[in-house]
Amino acid sequence: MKLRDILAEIVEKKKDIVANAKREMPLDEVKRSLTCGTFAMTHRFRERDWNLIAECKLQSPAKGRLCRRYSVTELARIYEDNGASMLSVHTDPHFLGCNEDFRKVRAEVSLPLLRKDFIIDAYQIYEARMLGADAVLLIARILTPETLKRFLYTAWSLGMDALIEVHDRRDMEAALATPAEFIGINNRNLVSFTTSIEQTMELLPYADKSRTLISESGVFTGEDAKRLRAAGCDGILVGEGLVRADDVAAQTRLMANAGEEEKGDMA
Ligand SMILES: O=P(O)(O)OC[C@@H](O)[C@@H](O)c1c[nH]c2ccccc12
Repeated sequence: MKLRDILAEIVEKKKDIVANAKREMPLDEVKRSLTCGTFAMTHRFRERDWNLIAECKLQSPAKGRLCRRYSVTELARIYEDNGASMLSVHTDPHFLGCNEDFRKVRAEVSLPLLRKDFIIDAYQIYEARMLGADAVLLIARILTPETLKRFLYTAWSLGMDALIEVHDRRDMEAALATPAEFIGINNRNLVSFTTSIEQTMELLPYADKSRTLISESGVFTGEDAKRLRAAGCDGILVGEGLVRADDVAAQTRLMANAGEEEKGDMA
């Protein structure tokens, strides 16, 4: 299969997954089970001026299995113990994610959790809250501008934050047309699946600096993290760069503290 078909295939399969989920547990039932969130992501980002969102990612569609050493809950524990601000947990099967793992991570750590999935239906936002998510990812590329805004309000109505993911200027304009607080610049081209942090550098001038800006994907070294921080990002979302490190704990500390020494020296 061509890489460029992966995104289309994932979204296609997602429609079936959502239809099944609705059959198993209709939306009204999901709604009745919910408690409201507390905007934990917003609170966390107010406490710190640099934030690592560490991703529990076992597999990627482009590269296959990334991590055999740890389970998602083991990764979550290492991330929490080593300074991550919050966690991103995949629930899509292409990344070996599932709802059950999300619940397990929820039970394991007290950090805010982002549900990482391809959200195409409001049902998935309610479901995210039912699983204990504090935030959802909304990918601008797969939603119309109107739907993007509507889903953002749905997340907010449940006390959850939303990270709006953009990859190019058109996506950025759609994100900026909403009142979203969190905008994530995905360095991964979702069609070719290649990554370059230059994507963040190129798009940052078009972003609104009063929003919280996060660089996502393809961050591998402490130097990458420092560069992104110096360029004006408020945080990074890292999966592969953590799970494939020889020492995941040390790599988490490095990314979570990127550039701290320099700041200390200047003071
Ligand atoms: O493993 P990486 O390159 O550090 O990337 C993490 C995260 O950004 C990536 O998993 C991601 C970002 N947005 C997505 C949308 C769908 C699937 C995956 C993603």
